[in-house]
Amino acid sequence: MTTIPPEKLIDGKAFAEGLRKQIAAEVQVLRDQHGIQPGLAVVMVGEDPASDVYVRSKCKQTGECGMLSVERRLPADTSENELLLLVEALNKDPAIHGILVQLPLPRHINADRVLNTIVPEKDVDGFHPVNVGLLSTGGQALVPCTPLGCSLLLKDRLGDMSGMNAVVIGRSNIVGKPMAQLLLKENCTVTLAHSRTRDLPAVVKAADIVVAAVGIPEMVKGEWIKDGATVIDVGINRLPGSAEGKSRLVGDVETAEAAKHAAGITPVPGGVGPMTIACLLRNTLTACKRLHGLED
Ligand SMILES: NC(=O)C1=CN([C@@H]2O[C@H](COP(=O)(O)OP(=O)(O)OC[C@H]3O[C@@H](n4cnc5c(N)ncnc54)[C@H](OP(=O)(O)O)[C@@H]3O)[C@@H](O)[C@H]2O)C=CC1
Ligand SMILES: Nc1nc(=O)c2c([nH]1)NC[C@@H]1CN(c3ccc(C(=O)N[C@@H](CCC(=O)O)C(=O)O)cc3)C=[N+]21
Repeated sequence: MTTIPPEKLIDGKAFAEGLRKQIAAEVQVLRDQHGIQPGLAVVMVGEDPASDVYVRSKCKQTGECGMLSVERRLPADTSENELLLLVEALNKDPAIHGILVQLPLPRHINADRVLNTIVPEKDVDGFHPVNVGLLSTGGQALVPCTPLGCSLLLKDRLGDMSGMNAVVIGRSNIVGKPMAQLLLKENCTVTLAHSRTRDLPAVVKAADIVVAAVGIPEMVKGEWIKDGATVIDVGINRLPGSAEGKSRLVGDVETAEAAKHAAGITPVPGGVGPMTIACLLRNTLTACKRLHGLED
């Protein structure tokens, strides 16, 4: 664990626990009043130890919230066509309201084709072009879980974000771009930085809100952070550990140094990661309600 003074800690783990309790209560109501149980299917192709941890904790938490959890593990040599057939079957399955295909997929499979085959109504990752479009035009989208989790933490900490300068580092479809959309929705002035950005330290120094989603361990230096800024560290980087071989997780931000300047900062682990899973459950509940024509 890194050293963040308690008043500066943005505790994603605790926030996610609260969120899961709310979700479990709503799931109970759905069951009691409508006889409906939300169902989430997680599809994983091939073996990947890092994904494995994540998939297992998703399935466990889905069950704990009272939802149906279906795990489909396919061998690494599964053809694209077989995977597409599975997705189509899940699209039609009335017990399933959310479908998540774990990324990355093996190289012989076209990930876009697979993601675009999931019906938008069950796309709890929010990666389908219809949901991407709805998010950017202000419609009723399913929002990608990681940016949604970051946005909930920011709103809880900062309240009204109107007029704040927000910098998102990283422009991936799964984190950076949707994060920028959500901050724009909150009336921030948004800068989307990436590997071609000139003078990143100066860009970060101007920011009231910094969201780092790069995938390079501790690349955002503490001294880049403006005094009083709020820092959300999305990075999950597994470093080879000590002699015993235990690996260590670090984010994209130099946490302890950044905490000297920031007013609030998320740790890794225990920050954005748990929020991602809680938001996946929330999206599954949302998808279930919408598919049954119930209010959100
Ligand atoms: N906590 C969670 O729940 C999740 C965590 N993650 C973690 O978040 C991190 C980012 O993930 P993801 O978005 O998928 O990553 P990608 O690899 O898809 O994207 C990384 C982005 O960082 C940019 N980048 C790379 N090098 C630099 C640099 N030197 N300066 C500025 N920008 C740079 C890239 O720019 P360019 O586009 O120009 O190449 C790219 O836009 C990873 O550590 C990942 O493990 C991801 C998903 C969920
Ligand atoms: N279709 C798809 N959707 C995703 O959302 C998706 C994906 N594929 N592929 C992989 C990335 C990564 N990701 C994480 C989620 C939670 C934690 C998490 O809970 N992390 C814990 C630590 C877990 C540990 O100890 O390894 C924490 O930060 O505290 C991490 C990473 C979702 N992703």
